[in-house]
Amino acid sequence: MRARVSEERVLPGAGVAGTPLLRLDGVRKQFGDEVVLDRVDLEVRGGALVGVVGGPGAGKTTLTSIAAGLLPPDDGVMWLFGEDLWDGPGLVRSAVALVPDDEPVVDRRSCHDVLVCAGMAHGLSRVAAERRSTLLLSVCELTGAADLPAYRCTAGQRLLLRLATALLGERRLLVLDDPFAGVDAWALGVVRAVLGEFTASGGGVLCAVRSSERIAAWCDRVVEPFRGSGCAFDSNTR
Ligand SMILES: Nc1ncnc2c1ncn2[C@@H]1O[C@H](COP(=O)(O)OP(=O)(O)OP(=O)(O)O)[C@@H](O)[C@H]1O
Repeated sequence: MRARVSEERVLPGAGVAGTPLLRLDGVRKQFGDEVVLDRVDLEVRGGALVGVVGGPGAGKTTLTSIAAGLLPPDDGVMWLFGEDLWDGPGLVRSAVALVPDDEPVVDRRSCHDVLVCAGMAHGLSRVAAERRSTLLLSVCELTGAADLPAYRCTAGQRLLLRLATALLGERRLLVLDDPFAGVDAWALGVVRAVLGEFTASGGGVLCAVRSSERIAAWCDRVVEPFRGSGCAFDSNTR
């Protein structure tokens, strides 16, 4: 039976629903002459799943990289858990994780070993990493694939492994970048269940997709911030 995402210390102190977790105020990002993000306002509160929709090249990876604290905006302010991320100590960064988009995997390690090594890289002891990995494999319904080499996983299993890796740390905000290419209905259902439990525990989710078709029903709000019209303060009314 699948473990619950809120079990044990997977989501310690995930937060209180309605608490602002992420807020972008007038964020701008430019590469050379290309303005990718222009005055983007966006908010994700605890308990909310916000979808961001943009076509190929619209700026989803740029936006999610900024939201995950991995790329500084050129202008505007990024608030993470109430802190101006790029004008403060930045310690809050560890409470947000990016689930990147899919890419070819050549890793011959098993799913279990990928997770354990990532856990140890996060500073967990071997024993703690083993324990956490076993729990997360169950949460993400990958227990049956624990010994499967990562390169032999389906797109859906790879996404679930990336999600499990993101949950190794003590997260309050998950940011997903265009994660659903090639993902089967079963894996999509598991992702939905895991994210649902994460938000029910007070965590927040920002999910960027090319089309809202697959996730519209899950989201508290779906926004398109890439055409200058983007104002995305979520009402958190679910
Ligand atoms: N580091 C960079 N240097 C120069 N240009 C960049 C850089 N990162 C992104 N871009 C450009 O910014 C634009 C938006 O790219 P981005 O990857 O954010 O879009 P995307 O919506 O994620 O695209 P896709 O759906 O194809 O993955 C593209 O024109 C891209 O070439």
